[in-house]
Amino acid sequence: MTIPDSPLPIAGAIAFIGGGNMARSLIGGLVARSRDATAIRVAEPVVALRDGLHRDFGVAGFDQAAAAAQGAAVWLLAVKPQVMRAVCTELATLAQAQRPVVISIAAGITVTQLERWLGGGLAVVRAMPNTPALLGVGITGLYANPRTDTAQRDQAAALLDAVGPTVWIDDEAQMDAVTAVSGSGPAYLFLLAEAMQAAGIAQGLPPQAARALVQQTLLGAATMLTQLDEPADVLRTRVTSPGGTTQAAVESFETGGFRALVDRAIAAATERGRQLSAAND
Ligand SMILES: NC(=O)C1=CN([C@@H]2O[C@H](COP(=O)(O)OP(=O)(O)OC[C@H]3O[C@@H](n4cnc5c(N)ncnc54)[C@H](O)[C@@H]3O)[C@@H](O)[C@H]2O)C=CC1
Ligand SMILES: O=C(O)[C@@H]1CCC=N1
Repeated sequence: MTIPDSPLPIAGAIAFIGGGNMARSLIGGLVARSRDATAIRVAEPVVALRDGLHRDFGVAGFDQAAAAAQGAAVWLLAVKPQVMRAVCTELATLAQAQRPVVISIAAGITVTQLERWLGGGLAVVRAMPNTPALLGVGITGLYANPRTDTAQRDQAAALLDAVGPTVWIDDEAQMDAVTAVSGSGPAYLFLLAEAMQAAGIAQGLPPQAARALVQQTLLGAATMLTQLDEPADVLRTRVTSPGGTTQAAVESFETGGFRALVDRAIAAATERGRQLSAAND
């Protein structure tokens, strides 16, 4: 897809702490949009990942979190929830001296925990993006602590807006549901793609044909969902001829408990977010 050139959406450097999968998607999306990697710094202890980010996107890599964070106006914490406390504690002295806007993308970890671990008195934004950010088609839920002023909220939103739309959430408890729906959501579609491909092959299709058919079908359906002003059930009905092939498949899904299964899966993901907060406090 074509993403318009524009400057990075904030003034000053952005320090990514953690250069794994999600950081790569965000950095890739930001650099593709702005064509400006000079303001992006990344702390990542794994050399291959750090070198890969430098090679692919031109961003500066550091092996220590504090080295990347030094002087950066915005810190984007992209480490696993299980190491977030240790990373914040390590950065607390610098955070108190520098007072950056802190954005965390970690599942479950609350703004109160982050602010406490960083020494208190900071603007902290909890963001939940997803990996399609790499192609500029992500979506991010955002929640800010009360210390975050309007300019800082705008700064955080502008940064994430660069890789897809953003949605402010008023009640932080709902961020676990955002995580379960859109943060983890791409994986559900990839699982569906895997299952559809395997089923197509089981029905005799060559693997390459099954792959192409599934890929374009998911793209086409997602494009209809986003570009036509019609709800999913109406679009589904239009595919479903009475007594036809789609009806046969949809009835199999319904009698197999598809909706209840999706409900249970998203409830499990939401609950896991809460557990990650409690377990890593
Ligand atoms: N992968 C996804 O689709 C999404 C992930 N997230 C959140 O993003 C965070 C990162 O997830 P992933 O990128 O999937 O994990 P990941 O494991 O790929 O990346 C985390 C990176 O942090 C690095 N790291 C560990 N300790 C560090 C330290 N002290 N300083 C700097 N870097 C350090 C690790 O080497 C690793 O490369 C998690 O908190 C996750 O909940 C949020 C939205 C979507
Ligand atoms: O699986 C996880 O915990 C992270 C958060 C959302 C997507 N990946």
